[in-house]
Formats: sequence, C-alpha cells, structure tokens
Amino acid sequence: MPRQGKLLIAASGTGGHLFPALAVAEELPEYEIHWLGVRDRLEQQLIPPRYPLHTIHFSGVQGKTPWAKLRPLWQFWGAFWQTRQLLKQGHFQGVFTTGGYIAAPAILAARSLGRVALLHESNALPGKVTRWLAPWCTLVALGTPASLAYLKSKRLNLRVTGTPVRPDILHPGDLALPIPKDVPLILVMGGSQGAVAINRLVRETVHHWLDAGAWVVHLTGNNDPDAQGVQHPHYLVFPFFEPMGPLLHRADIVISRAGASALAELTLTGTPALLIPYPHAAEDHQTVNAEVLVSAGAAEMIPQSALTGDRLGRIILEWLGQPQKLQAMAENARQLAMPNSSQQVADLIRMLIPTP
Ligand SMILES: CC(=O)N[C@H]1[C@@H](OP(=O)(O)OP(=O)(O)OC[C@H]2O[C@@H](n3ccc(=O)[nH]c3=O)[C@H](O)[C@@H]2O)O[C@H](CO)[C@@H](O)[C@@H]1O
Repeated sequence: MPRQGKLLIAASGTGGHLFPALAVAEELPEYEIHWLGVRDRLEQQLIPPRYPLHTIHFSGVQGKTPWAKLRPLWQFWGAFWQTRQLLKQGHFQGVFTTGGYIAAPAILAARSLGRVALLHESNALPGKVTRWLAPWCTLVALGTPASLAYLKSKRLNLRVTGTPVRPDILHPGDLALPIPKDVPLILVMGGSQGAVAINRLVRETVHHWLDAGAWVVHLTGNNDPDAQGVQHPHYLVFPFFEPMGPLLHRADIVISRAGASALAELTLTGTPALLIPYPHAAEDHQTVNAEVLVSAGAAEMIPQSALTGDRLGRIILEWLGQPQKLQAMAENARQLAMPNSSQQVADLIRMLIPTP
C-alpha cells in the first residue's frame, strides 16, 4: 500500500478540462498524483513532469456508420481495461476527473474496483458523460448552481463548488506587457484553442477601436493562418498567453467564447464581457454557460450567426463610451464569483481519500 494518498487525475484535451484539474492538483501536495490523458493532446504540453502522465487511446463514443459506432466501443473497452490495470497495480485510491470522454473509462474503472470517483462538471449544462455517469460517481462537484436543474435524481451526491482556476487569476502579478495604465484595453480570446471565426470578425473592425484610442490584446490560438494580418503598435497578437490573471484584471472589455473556465475567470476578475458562444459546441452548451452571466447582468451574448465585423465594431465602440455600464457589469460579474473553488474540491478529495 502507498505511504501517502495516491490519486489519478483524468483530464484531457482542452484548457477547460486541464486548468481546473491542475488547480486542484496544486492544492494537494500531500498526495502522490499521476495523470491520465490521451496521446498528442494538450496535456502533453501542459502537465508538469511532477505528475507522471499515462496515456490511453480513446476519442469518445460517437459515430454514424455501424463500423464507426463499433470502433469507439472497442476503444472504450481497451481504455477501461488499461485504466483499471493502472489503478490496481499502482494502488491508486481513487480518481478525480473534470469530465469529457476520458471521464468515462476513468469513473467506471475506479468504481469497478470499489475505489473513489470524484467528477467535477464545470458547464452549466452538464455534458453527456456527466449525466450518464453521475450516478456511478462517489460525488459530483459542480461549477455553477445552474447545473442542479439538469441533475435532479435524489440518488446523486452533489456539491456546488465553483470551477477551480489557476492561482494567478486570484492573485495576479504585474502585467508584463508595455500597455499604458490609462488607455482602455480590449481583450479578445476564443478558449484554449482560439476561435478563427471571431479572429476574422475582429480583424475587420479592430482599426476603429485603435482609432478610438484603445489597445487590443488578441489571443488567436495556433490555427489561424491570418493571425498576423493586421499590424499596429497598439494591437498585440499572441497565439496563447500566460499568465491570464494580470491580463483579465487589466482588460476593460473581453470578447470571448463561453467556455466554462473562461467564464469562471471573468467572474473572479470582474471583467465585463461580450460572449460569442462556439456554435458547434456539444448540445450548444456554451450558450447555456453564457446565459448564467447574461441573466446576472455580467455579460451580453450575441450568437456568431448574428454578428458581422461591422456590428461587433459598433457594439464595442458604444461600450467604450459607457464606463458606468461597464462598471455595473463588472460588479454583477463579481457577485457570481466563487473564489475558493480549488480548496473546496481539494477538501472533498481529502474527505473521500484520507491520507494514511
Ligand atoms: C470548444 C469547446 O467545446 N470548448 C469547451 C472546453 O473548453 P475550452 O478550453 O475551449 O474553454 P474554457 O473557456 O473552458 O477554457 C479556456 C482556458 O484557456 C485559458 N487560456 C485561453 C487562451 C490563452 O491564450 N491562454 C489561456 O490560458 C483561459 O484562461 C481558460 O482558462 O471545455 C470547457 C469545459 O468543459 C467547455 O466549457 C468548453 O465549451
């Protein structure tokens, strides 16, 4: 048996799944933590070497043709079996997962061995894996109380904890960018992979914002061939930026997709946002995420289909001239913030998997 608590974290693919899991891992120095991921995904770059990374081959259970349906099932069985062997041979006491495909083999393997499975769901509309497997979990932690409406069974062990964020969101240092203190700053971001459609709209109109005296930081992601299409000394383009904390605190307006982590961060930094949900997100879950902020007066939402560069340009110019509106949005955002989420989830792990 291990001499300290031993935990397997299953989180893969996007910043939205990896950052909350990393934030919780950092709160648990007394545990030996290993990571379960998938080859060639973001975890390969983001997970520090102190958490040994084990990879399985699994990409979900969707498919249209009979063969396409069957292959993932076969893959799932392989992933389940590999995870079960890892848990058993490594004497892990339990699994913590932030949802997504990898959560399925991780939860089922842990429960088949009678070990703890704690799932954190950050989206307001819980993903399919969460809805299907919540009854198997020892406990499900939720990023927002809005999710409770979708998880009504009395058999579920639920806690609303908020979504864990990286420490620099809560305790930002100085922003290491040469932006003057007294200019308005617009931040454009599209989730951990960027959003090419938003990037295009912004490039169509950004010169109007720059002419109005604003500075713009644009996080384009790595998949935009035209990312460098506009050049201006006050328009700063990065494929990916870290640390986000100082940047979100400094920004006066954020234009963003509506992934759960980004929204949790916006509430903690109190940053007014124009949200453009990713139109192809599973079950349109980003719209449901965005509605939580919109109904609290913390953000406004526009579907991508209703947006042109010109319209986006005019909205942001109007906002730049309405500091009181922005201040009210910022205050409303802060009302939604749940700042000690990482500690709460870490405490749940300590409760379920006590260290010897
Ligand atoms: C396209 C898609 O389906 N995305 C989903 C994905 O998250 P996805 O990673 O797309 O989006 P999130 O908003 O949840 O997370 C993005 C994270 O990346 C960080 N960031 C972003 C840009 C950058 O340059 N630097 C940086 O650090 C943000 O600060 C944030 O922490 O999983 C989330 C959690 O299930 C879902 O809510 C999202 O809908």
